[in-house]
This record gives sequence, structure tokens and C-alpha cells, in this order.
Amino acid sequence: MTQAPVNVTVTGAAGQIGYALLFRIASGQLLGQDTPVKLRLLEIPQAVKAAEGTALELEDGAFPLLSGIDIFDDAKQAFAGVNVALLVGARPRTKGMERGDLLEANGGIFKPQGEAINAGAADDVKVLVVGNPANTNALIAQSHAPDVPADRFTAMTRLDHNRAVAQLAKKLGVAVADVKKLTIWGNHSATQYPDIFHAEVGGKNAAEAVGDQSWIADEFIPRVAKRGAEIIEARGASSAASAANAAIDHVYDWVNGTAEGDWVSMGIPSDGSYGVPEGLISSFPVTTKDGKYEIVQGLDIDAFSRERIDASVRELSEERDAVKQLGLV
Ligand SMILES: NC(=O)C1=CN([C@@H]2O[C@H](COP(=O)(O)OP(=O)(O)OC[C@H]3O[C@@H](n4cnc5c(N)ncnc54)[C@H](O)[C@@H]3O)[C@@H](O)[C@H]2O)C=CC1
Ligand SMILES: O=C([O-])CC(=O)C(=O)O
Repeated sequence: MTQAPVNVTVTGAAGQIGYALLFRIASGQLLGQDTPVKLRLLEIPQAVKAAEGTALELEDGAFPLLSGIDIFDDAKQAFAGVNVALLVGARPRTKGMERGDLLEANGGIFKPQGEAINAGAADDVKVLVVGNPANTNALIAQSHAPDVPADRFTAMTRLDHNRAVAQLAKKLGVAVADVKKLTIWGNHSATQYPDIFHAEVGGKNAAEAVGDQSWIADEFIPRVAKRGAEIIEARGASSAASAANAAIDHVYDWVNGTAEGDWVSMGIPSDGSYGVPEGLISSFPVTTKDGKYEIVQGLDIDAFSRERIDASVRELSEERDAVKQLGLV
């Protein structure tokens, strides 16, 4: 071990994603094998006992990198001194719902959590919002944390990214590691746009390697965009282990950097790039280095892609208007 423990706060610790996530954080997969972690778990009072049960199991894991676990039902305490905040705790959708339908139920959770982050987080805090609708919940939290740099608030579209990589690799009969530079644009919703026109497979353009526009438009894009619903239909519950895995990937890459010649997708506050209105938390292709991310610039966006990016961004603007109406931003 080479450094002091990093404080990692996980909300919704007793939920299904929490259960899949916490053991991986404790084992060093979130930040790296040199970095000890202190877990700070936030739950609602009724679920604190279940979180305590998970903490007992974490103890039983005897993880060398886990230097402590504290459990809270108060956001201000849970986020005091936090370096990495994983905002998972929120209601999941069930069959027949869109993620945006959760806005009213879940939006209210993120205002006090933003305030608590503002009040007590460490200067280097990094925030990942997983709870749906993730992009707009991140916007809510960010808008209540004026003292924290806005770019520290991110939303998870890495699960969509990973799904798209896996579907493309399967189609082309290649390893997932051969797929590079894939992008999810827009919202973590059914309007998201998984873009393979700049992606590469074994060094070749992925869309050309597929060579079938109708597969891209009619099979690949809807399959990825609606994968969450497919999982709910099959499992009777929304994605959990794959979501936890994506949260690990998102933070690991943000902290440790992306590989040369590749990029990842993150929901981040727009700086106006690619015509996405400034301030909306939208998914972009990003590279990361030294704990900071940068939007990949200069990609050609053709009419097919433009239309899809615009549709998803329009939905984000509508969600922002809706939470303004609710007085949440
Ligand atoms: N961005 C993404 O790619 C994905 C997002 N999700 C979302 O993640 C969220 C969590 O999903 P699950 O773990 O499956 O749900 P779950 O229902 O199993 O767990 C949620 C937990 O959050 C807790 N909670 C509720 N309000 C809270 C608050 N104010 N503070 C702290 N904890 C609170 C609940 O007590 C519960 O233990 C859902 O909104 C789901 O839709 C799920 C999969 C992927
Ligand atoms: O679909 C859902 O409601 C859960 C989720 O966000 C996903 O699996 O992508």
C-alpha cells in the first residue's frame, strides 16, 4: 500500500447494485491495487440493518485494501470527506416503465445529496450518478453543489458503452478487446445513440467492417438502447451486476486514465461541444488522464448520427425543464 485510504461513499448500499458493487470496491477494483479504501455507506433508515448485514460480509472478506466501513442514514455525515461518491440509491424501474418515469420519485433524492456533497466533500471529490434517470439526477445534484467544480458530476452511460462493445464484437466474431473508440451519445435512456461510425475493430472502421446499415439502424442501435428493458423482462429485476461492473469501469478509467488509442463514454456536463447545449449532462466520447477527462474533438457527424444525437439531447432538455418545474434545479 502506498497511500492513505480514499473515502468512497456508496448510496443505496443495501440495494442490488450495492451488493454487487461493494465487494469489488473492497477488493481494489475501483481505484487500483495500490489504493486502500474506506467505505461510507448511506441508506434510508429502514434499510440500515440490511446494510449492516452487508458490512458484516465485507468484514468476512478480509480484504487487505479495506481499511474501514461506516454506515449512515444521514447524507451530510455520509459525504463528509468523500473523495469518490457513487450515487446509486434510487428506485429502479419495473416492466413497462421508461427511466424518465422515475424522475418524480427519484429526483428529490439528489437535491439533499448535492447539498451534502457541497457541504463536506473533499476538494478532489469525483461523483458518479447511477440512480435513474442518471443524467438528470446528476444535473440536480450538481445544481445544489455550487462550490464543487461542475465537471466533477458525471452520470453513468458506461453500461450502455459496454453493451454496445459486446454486441458489436459478437456480430463481427471478434474479441471485445478488439473494439475501440465506440461512443454513446446523449441520455441513458431509449433515445441514447450508440455510434460505431468512428469505432475501430482490429484497426479497421467498425461500420465498414459490419457493412450493413440496416443491421446498425434496425438491430444494433435499438438492441443496445433497450437492453435495460430486455434485462428487466428476462430477470424480473433491473440490471445489477453489469451496472456495478460499469460503475467500476467508469471510476477506474476516470482515476487511472484511458488506454492510448481508445476512448470511453461518460455522461458529463456539456461545454457546448458537438452542438449539445452547455450544461446538459450528456454522454460524450472522452479520454481521461491524471484524474481528468476531455471530450474527444473533431469527429465528423453525418446526418444519420446528427439526427440521433439531437433527439437524445432534446429529451435531456425536456428532462431539465421538467425538474425545473418541480423546483429541483
Ligand atoms: N445508469 C445505469 O446504467 C443504471 C442505473 N440503474 C439505477 O440504479 C438505481 C439503483 O438500482 P438497484 O440497486 O437495482 O435498486 P434497489 O431497489 O435494489 O436498491 C436501491 C437502494 O437505494 C436505497 N435508497 C433509496 N433512497 C435512498 C436515499 N435517499 N439515500 C440512500 N439510499 C437510498 C434503497 O433503500 C435501496 O436499498 C435505480 O434507480 C436503477 O434504475 C440501474 C442499472 C443501470
Ligand atoms: O433499464 C433500467 O431501468 C436499468 C438500467 O438503467 C439499465 O439496465 O440500463
